[in-house]
This record gives sequence, structure tokens and C-alpha cells, in this order.
Amino acid sequence: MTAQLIDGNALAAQVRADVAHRVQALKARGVQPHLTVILVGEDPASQVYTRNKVADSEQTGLGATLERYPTDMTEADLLARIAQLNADPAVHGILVQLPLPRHMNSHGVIEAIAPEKDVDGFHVASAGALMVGQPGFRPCTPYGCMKMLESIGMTDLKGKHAVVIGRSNIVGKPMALMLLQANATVTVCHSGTPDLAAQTRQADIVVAAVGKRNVLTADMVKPGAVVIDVGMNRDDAGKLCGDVDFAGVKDVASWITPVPGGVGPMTRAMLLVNTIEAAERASA
Ligand SMILES: Nc1nc2c(c(=O)[nH]1)N[C@@H](CN(C=O)c1ccc(C(=O)N[C@@H](CCC(=O)O)C(=O)O)cc1)CN2
Repeated sequence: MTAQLIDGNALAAQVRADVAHRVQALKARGVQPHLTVILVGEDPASQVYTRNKVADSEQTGLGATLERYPTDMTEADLLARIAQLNADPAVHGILVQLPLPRHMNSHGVIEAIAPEKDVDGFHVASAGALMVGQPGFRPCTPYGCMKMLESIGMTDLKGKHAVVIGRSNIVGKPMALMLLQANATVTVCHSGTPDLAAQTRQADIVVAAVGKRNVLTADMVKPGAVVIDVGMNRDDAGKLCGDVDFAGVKDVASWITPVPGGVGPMTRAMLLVNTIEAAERASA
């Protein structure tokens, strides 16, 4: 079997087109939706990601501002700026790019963002809403993974066993909750799981979100399973790769997401969805 690719770039383009229509509808009502992205420090990857977020936003007609601050910015100054943005009715979404410099408490900074502007979906209010199945912003990466499953007809996951590898607050845990909400039977595995392969071999859907190459190899995958690769790593040649041994697993799975061109573009696209949603709610 050779797996079919779930093309994140193509799906993200569809999502952006839909967002662009929603932006036009809001603009027709005199509302200019706006996202403010905050970058503290000089991390090269974060500089690329934040520039891309602004470019994606502008492509759909969303207004976007990138605010850059030096690494030695104080946490108090960052919190004060967030408070101003919270109070600004022209700003609908606020995103603080992670990681923050080590002297800052990321949790405290995220909690300072008004929940109604938390377009990253990282605030505890957003996490709580997801937990109890209430409307709220969903973290963009797992939200994008769910859209990818939907794109191949996997909407109701009743009877499906999903295994999530990784338990981070921004991917693994919300991913498990979203799969559960779609009626999957969900197992969450992590560094303390004794026999990972025994778990993944049972899975109809595997989501790998560890941040380590070759966490999932062909022998760990049930034939015909759907494999979603959230990882973003570098191989020995410096080439971008995921957590999944793509070359091996593609011969066992039925569907697989590539890296690059899979979950990454969908993460960016779902940020736009959350931002237009924030603007629509604010102007309802
Ligand atoms: N505040 C946030 N910080 C971070 C998040 C986040 O969702 N919110 N996620 C990651 C980084 N990230 C977005 O910020 C992100 C990284 C990469 C991609 C992406 O499109 N990757 C491409 C490849 C890019 C390359 O060539 O380097 C792909 O997979 O095709 C999207 C989003 C940490 N911080």
C-alpha cells in the first residue's frame, strides 16, 4: 500500500479563500478585522513564522500588525502592552509568539490576553471551553489536524481508535480532546508509556506530536491507518522533517501528512479562522 497525501498547502488555500469571503462580509458592515502579533526577541524561526502570519492575514484581507520587541523587554512592559491591546476595540486577535525569552513566564503572559482575543486558543478559558465542549478558540495546530481528517471524510470518528503521541498543552492534550469530541476512542501516549508500539499498532489514527525524529516507524503502524505528523525537526542533512519516518510509514498507512506541507500550513490557516471568528463575535 502507498498512502495518499493529505496536502496541507492545498487545504490551507481553501481555508484562506473561505476566510477571505468572511473578511469581505465584515468589511461590508464597516468592520476591519485585525490581528496583532507580538514577537519578543530575535529567534530566527519565530521571525519567519510571525512574518508569515502577517503575510497570510494580509492575503485574506485581514489587517495585521507585527510588533517586535527586544529580548530584554521586561515582562511588566509586555503585560502593559497586552492590556492596551485588550482594551483596543480595533484589535480582534492578539498572539504572542512562543517561545518567549527565558526570563518571562509564558503562562502568565498568555493568561493576560483577553479570552475573547485569544486567537491562539492557549488561554485557560479557551482550554476550559474545549474541555467542556463549549464554543471558544481552538489551538491552531490540533484544529488544523481535525480539518485534515475532515478533508478525507473522517468527520464522525465513532468506532475509531486514535493514538496521540505527546501531551503538550498546545498540541497533544487539545488534540486528544478534539478527537474525543468527534467520538473517537482516544489513547494519549508520552515519554512514560512503556510500549509505545503496542499502542500505536492498535490505532486507526495516529497523531505524532513529540518533536523528535522517527518516533513512529512503519513497524508501529497498523496497515491502512491514517497518520498525522505534527513534528518539525531537522534531519542530519539539515532538511526539515517530522516525527514520522515518512519513507517507511507511507507504505503502510492509507493517508499521511507530509512535512513540510502538512500540518504547518494548516496551523497558519486556522489562526486566520480564529481571527475572523473573533472579529465576527466582537461585531455581532
Ligand atoms: N504563539 C504561537 N507560537 C508558536 C506556535 C503557535 O501556534 N502559536 N506554533 C509553533 C510555530 N508555528 C507557529 O507559530 C509554526 C511553525 C511552522 C509552520 C509551517 O508552516 N511550517 C512549514 C515549514 C516551514 C519551514 O520551511 O521552516 C511546513 O510545515 O510546511 C507553521 C506554524 C511554535 N510557536
